[in-house]
Amino acid sequence: MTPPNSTPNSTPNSTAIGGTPIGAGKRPTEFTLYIEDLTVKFGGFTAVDKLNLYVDRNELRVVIGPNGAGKTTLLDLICGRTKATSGSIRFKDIELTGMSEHRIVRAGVGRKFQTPSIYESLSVRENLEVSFPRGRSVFGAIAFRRTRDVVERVEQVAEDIFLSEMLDRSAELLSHGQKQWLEIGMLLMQEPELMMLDEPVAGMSVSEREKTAELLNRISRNRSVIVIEHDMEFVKHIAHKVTVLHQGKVLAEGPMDKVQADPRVVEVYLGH
Ligand SMILES: Nc1ncnc2c1ncn2[C@@H]1O[C@H](COP(=O)(O)OP(=O)(O)OP(=O)(O)O)[C@@H](O)[C@H]1O
Repeated sequence: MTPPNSTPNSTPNSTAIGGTPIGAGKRPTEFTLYIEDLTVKFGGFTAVDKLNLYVDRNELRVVIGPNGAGKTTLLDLICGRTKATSGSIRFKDIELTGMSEHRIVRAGVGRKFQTPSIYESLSVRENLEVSFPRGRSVFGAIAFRRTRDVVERVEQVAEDIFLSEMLDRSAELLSHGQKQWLEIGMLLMQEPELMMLDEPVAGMSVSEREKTAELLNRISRNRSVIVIEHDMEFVKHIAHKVTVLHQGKVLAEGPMDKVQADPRVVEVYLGH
């Protein structure tokens, strides 16, 4: 475990293409997310292996890599779904390893899974309302009060996710892409400082992909975002930096054009 306030070292895991460690010279608190030596073993199999990852404030990082590289497991570790075998995950100044999923959400980490998990029988508006931090009381959504701040927030988020005209439509009537946006909106209601999305454009039309790129670019103006994605065209439109995972380790890291030109990345991923 790395002592607080130490600078990241230049282990192979933290080395960007060109040889410069991405986190070099910075302290943990200067990053939204500061991961060091993160390891998880499932029985005898190491799925994430002494991984270092440093995500800046307002950065949109895309994680790519072949099947089984450890991408989903990495997000599972950050959101507390899977417990680390060793290593550290610091979100701002909070150590996340050992915290429950619920507390990690409350600390400001939002996660969107591949399949949308919205309330199909509720309207778009109601889905957003129940996601407001005060939206659920011990009595459930029924006890919810539509106060002015909630109404304004719902309208703002609906505009962000292109659903302003559909606030009173039942969520089950939305297209697949609109359901994905609604789930992103439900996360936005909680104003997370770190948002993680697993393949957000899978199954979307070309125009929905373009709008999602616009949405993610907007979202990352005032929060950090981590996206797992296989669609390289889409990655080019959104990524500030790309991290390539392979066998649970960082194979390469940096701007998309450099990562794409790296022969090791072509060999294990892009060339296939
Ligand atoms: N709970 C678990 N128990 C045992 N092995 C697991 C568990 N979760 C993940 N793994 C294994 O860890 C490795 C990494 O899986 P992970 O789902 O993180 O890969 P990925 O990079 O997200 O792949 P994909 O692109 O196919 O989604 C795989 O070999 C997977 O079988």
